[in-house]
Amino acid sequence: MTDQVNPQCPVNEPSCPIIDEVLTLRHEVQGLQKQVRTDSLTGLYNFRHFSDVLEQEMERTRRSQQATALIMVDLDHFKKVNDNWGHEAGNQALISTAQILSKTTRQLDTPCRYGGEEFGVILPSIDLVTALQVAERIRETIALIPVMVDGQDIGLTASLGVALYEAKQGAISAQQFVERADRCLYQAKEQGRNQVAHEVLERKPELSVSLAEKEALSNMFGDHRE
Ligand SMILES: Nc1nc2c(ncn2[C@@H]2O[C@H](COP(=O)(O)OP(=O)(O)OP(=O)(O)O)[C@@H](O)[C@H]2O)c(=O)[nH]1
Repeated sequence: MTDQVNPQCPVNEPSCPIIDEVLTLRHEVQGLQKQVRTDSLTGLYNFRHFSDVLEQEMERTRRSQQATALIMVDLDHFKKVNDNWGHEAGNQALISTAQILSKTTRQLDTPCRYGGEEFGVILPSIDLVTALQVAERIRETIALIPVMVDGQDIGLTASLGVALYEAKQGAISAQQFVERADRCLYQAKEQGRNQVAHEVLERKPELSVSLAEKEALSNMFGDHRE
């Protein structure tokens, strides 16, 4: 929200009902603007805000040459969490995940509730290795922080998919970028869940990385060329 100058009474009355009304309305509009962009359960930004920010950041990447990463996060076997522990426990798990996403990401990143039990984190000005480190930190923290119901930990885990958008990839749409991260997410699910998957570099030559980056990736996740 941009800083706004407070309106002044045109006839300089110390108490002006019109100005009071304007300020009250302004405050209400700000509240509604926030509400429209926020998920009421978790307090995170919602899909609407996610879509707008992703478009903006991709445009910034095209202009500034600084890459944008997208991490899609989906809670594992969430239907079972609801079925076994109850809908309220499921809600607690969603709130806990939202808090973890806020705490494990940078101030300039945008964590959002994408829908249901899926979250998206937009990371501006970042490289693939750093984005994967953030994703791994999120995965680890979700698996580590207990979500307690009736004195028992429900054992929450998540699968994550990471994609990187660079200017040299040309003008792809925000939806195509999300689909790329989502494909990685489904790969993480297929490979056994509670893990991070990223785009296989060898199958996507336009996602070229330096030797040093390849080495760092290999150290973090092993060799994915098989
Ligand atoms: N408690 C709660 N549950 C939700 C909410 N939104 C979506 N869900 C539930 O999330 C579950 C998602 O289940 P699925 O899409 O089958 O996926 P899953 O069980 O997580 O399985 P995998 O993704 O394959 O690991 C459904 O049972 C939804 O009802 C919510 O706001 N609160």
